[in-house]
Amino acid sequence: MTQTRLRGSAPNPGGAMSLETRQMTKTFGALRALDAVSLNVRAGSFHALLGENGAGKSTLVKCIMGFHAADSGATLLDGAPVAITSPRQAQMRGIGMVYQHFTLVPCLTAAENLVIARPDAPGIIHWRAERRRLEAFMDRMPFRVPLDRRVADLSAGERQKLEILKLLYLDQRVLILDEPTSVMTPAEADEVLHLLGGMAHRGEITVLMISHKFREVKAFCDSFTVLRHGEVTGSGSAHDTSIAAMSRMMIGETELRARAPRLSGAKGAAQPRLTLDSISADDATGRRVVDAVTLDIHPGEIVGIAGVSGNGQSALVEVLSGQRALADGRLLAEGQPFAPRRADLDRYKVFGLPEEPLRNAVVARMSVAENMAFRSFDKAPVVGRFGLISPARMRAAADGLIRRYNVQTPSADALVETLSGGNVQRAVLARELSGDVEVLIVANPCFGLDFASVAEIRAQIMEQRNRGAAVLLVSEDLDEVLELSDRVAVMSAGRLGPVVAADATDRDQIGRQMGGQTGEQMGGH
Ligand SMILES: Nc1ncnc2c1ncn2[C@@H]1O[C@H](COP(=O)(O)OP(=O)(O)OP(=O)(O)O)[C@@H](O)[C@H]1O
Repeated sequence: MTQTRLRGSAPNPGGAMSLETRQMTKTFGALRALDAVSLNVRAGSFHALLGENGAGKSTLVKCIMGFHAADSGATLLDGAPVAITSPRQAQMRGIGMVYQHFTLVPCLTAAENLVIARPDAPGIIHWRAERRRLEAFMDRMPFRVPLDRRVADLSAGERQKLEILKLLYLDQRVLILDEPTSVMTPAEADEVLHLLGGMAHRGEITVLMISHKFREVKAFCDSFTVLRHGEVTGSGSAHDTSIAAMSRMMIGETELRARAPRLSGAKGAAQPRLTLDSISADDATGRRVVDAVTLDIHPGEIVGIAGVSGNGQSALVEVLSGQRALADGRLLAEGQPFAPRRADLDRYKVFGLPEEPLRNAVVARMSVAENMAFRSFDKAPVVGRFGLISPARMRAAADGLIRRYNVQTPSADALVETLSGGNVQRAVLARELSGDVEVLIVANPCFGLDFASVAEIRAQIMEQRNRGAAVLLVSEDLDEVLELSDRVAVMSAGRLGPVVAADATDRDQIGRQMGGQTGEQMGGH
């Protein structure tokens, strides 16, 4: 009871703690994912953990949280070694983590989610008293989330804020955040990071954040550590270290691939390669999530759709990839009726990268080679003369793609689920971009990728456009939409705003529309 009262009264009564790892090593079979990693996060600091895809960042924080048992090495809190063998023990020690996937219960309200997360949640909840405690907690918090709203009805950014609030409500004193801003609008991201930084500097919490965004690291973090191939390659002050120096620590002296130039497109006169003619789609409850969207995409252009996640973009991509039924309207490819099934996808050479590829684009328990063959397993060269699939040829094709797209995997036979998030993404892109592509539909193609891969993937998308493919790019990353697109529109509450030339608009205008303002001021169609 006393504990419950404490929770409702002062934030993190114990205050910030320092977090260290000493010589932490973790192997997965022959792979050394962490090699004697020593990390030092001062109490009350905001520390960034950087590194390319597969560098070992998630493995390190999972060892700290007790998800993985390290082979050797130690974790220290406030200088004292602690043995943490499960996330629950980490929580009891005051270390909480916000994962890339959500851990909230969608059908419960924000308030209910906070209360049930408490390890001392009472069997019978006295809602009036709980409610007062929650209100008092919220009043002290730097950002708010509507307590009575069901999590399912919160925006992705609000859900992420609630995940962070949950840790603060549980009095966690060290917060580990895995790319926390990827689902937030730029304004939300700045707000949350600024406020967490404030709490850290007042000595209330310590923050360790995995990030791929240099802008955030420079603007909000005090210090950083870089991992490369499982080893620490550098650390220091985020203010005093240049982005160039940080990137050298991340990728070595290798030169970054140059950005593919934008060649002049063939849009305009040509017939659209893909037409969305007033298409609508509903969610499982019958709610309209895509509402009369009309759009033409021409050969040689990238049309970018920006928007905060949860505004119908994923449903739109699902319709185009045949994963969701069309409720109304029609699709045309090269002016002909088009049904997004395998025959038409092949006929019109439509390829794509959906969101969350680990869930939507691969079979996690199949090998990299098998996953890479999904689009070609019934065609030459994978199928030989007698119509039989040749595992050797499938493997050879996969080996080629692995090399070309620099997919880090122990071999083509490794199960996809053992690859780091960024490398799953690369494997899917390798499969989808390697053929003859006429229409390319990509959703958040660089989500979770390190910056070298981001440059690479964006260059590949641009190359497809330059070759004459019609590209639909759906992305929550506004900078990405503006960098790549020829024309852009914002999707909000299932509707598509005006489609305008990318060079006739800017980050602020689109950002305002994403935040729910009308598109009138953007002008044009
Ligand atoms: N459960 C596992 N079994 C086998 N290998 C694994 C497992 N988890 C991670 N790995 C491997 O360990 C290495 C480090 O992966 P980790 O997920 O820590 O990288 P990361 O830096 O978090 O990458 P990303 O930015 O892509 O998420 C990778 O080569 C990955 O394939």
